Amino acid sequence: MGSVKISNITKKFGDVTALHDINLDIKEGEFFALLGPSGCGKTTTMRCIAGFESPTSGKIYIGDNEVENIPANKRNCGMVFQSYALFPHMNVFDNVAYSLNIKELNSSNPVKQLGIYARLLNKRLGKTPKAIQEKVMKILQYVELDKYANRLTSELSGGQQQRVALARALVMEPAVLLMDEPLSNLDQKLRHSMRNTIRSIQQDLGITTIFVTHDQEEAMSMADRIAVMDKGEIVQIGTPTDLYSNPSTPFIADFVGTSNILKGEVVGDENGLLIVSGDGFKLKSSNSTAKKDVDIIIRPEHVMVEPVDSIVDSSTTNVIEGTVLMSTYLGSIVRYDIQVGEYQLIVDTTYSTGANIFEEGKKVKLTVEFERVLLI
Ligand SMILES: Nc1ncnc2c1ncn2[C@@H]1O[C@H](COP(=O)(O)OP(=O)(O)OP(=O)(O)O)[C@@H](O)[C@H]1O
Repeated sequence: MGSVKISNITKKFGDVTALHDINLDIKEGEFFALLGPSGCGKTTTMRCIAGFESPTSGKIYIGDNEVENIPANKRNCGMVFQSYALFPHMNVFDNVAYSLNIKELNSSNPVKQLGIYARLLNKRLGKTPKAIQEKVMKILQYVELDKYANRLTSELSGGQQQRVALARALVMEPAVLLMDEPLSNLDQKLRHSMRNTIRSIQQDLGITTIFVTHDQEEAMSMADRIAVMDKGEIVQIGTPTDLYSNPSTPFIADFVGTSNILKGEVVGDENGLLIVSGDGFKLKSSNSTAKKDVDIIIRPEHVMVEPVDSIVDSSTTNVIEGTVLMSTYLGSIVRYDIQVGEYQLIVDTTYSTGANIFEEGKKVKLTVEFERVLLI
């Protein structure tokens, strides 16, 4: 069973509370991301699951087992780190076979152990058993490195080294795969292709995976569910679309995707819509809230930009006026910075060839549908 349950974990390092009463319920086969800014406690959470740190209080379950008294090497967790932590003097095959050899060593008689020691020291006195050979080659095929089996890991590219690290973790058939910022050392292009590789291997094997990242795009594109952490606490857990469409706090709205966050006050209601007012704007929202002072969240792609003299039906959508500060052509979209009252709104509009781009200094009309105005 590869489910992971974290129940009221607190972890203190002296005066620093790295984790404060964390609860997580990760299902078997799930790809779960821990997302948050530097220092929020992602790695500490991971290290507590792996058994490299002991929580100050609380319990962790892997499957049905409470793991407090189970050492790291018996928790059946595979680990992949940002620094690949490979043995540079060993070839790809031996790096991947290493843990299998260690496991065999621990369960063998003294005579056999000599041969295994030789294998671990990379001296070919003992022959690698067929079962280990097959297993290693199968996993190397899986990560498309079988042709590199005899190559030293120091002679591989970053992406290839990370695939060796992944193969080394997977060859042990762990119940849970723990990955801590595994793509951070790769360049942008490779990072994108490794996201797909990792996700498709995870789907294929159905292995429960916990993935630490500070990169929201990485988490959004790979994970089934994401826990967003801040200052040692979990702020929100949800699917990527949940977090994007219904952020529970301005921090999440800002951290997951791009947001315009405006301060406003609920000043009334009309036909089931709340009216919120702020510096230089008045908006209607179909959201409900019991609060008077609210944060208003508007995603850049939910705003339309129209010429200032265009006729817009304000009974179906919000209309506000602004001035273009900057337009940036990004291929399929144009991103505008638009001054509205004291705020500079970011607006993304889809661009088709030949379309008009509003120039800097131009007055424009912005429209936002009532249901696109989120109140938190
Ligand atoms: N061994 C330690 N001793 C003292 N403080 C620690 C220790 N390990 C972590 N911390 C502190 O605990 C907090 C959480 O650290 P952690 O490494 O879990 O954050 P993180 O979210 O993984 O950050 P990053 O993305 O920068 O790796 C930080 O304030 C950190 O300084």
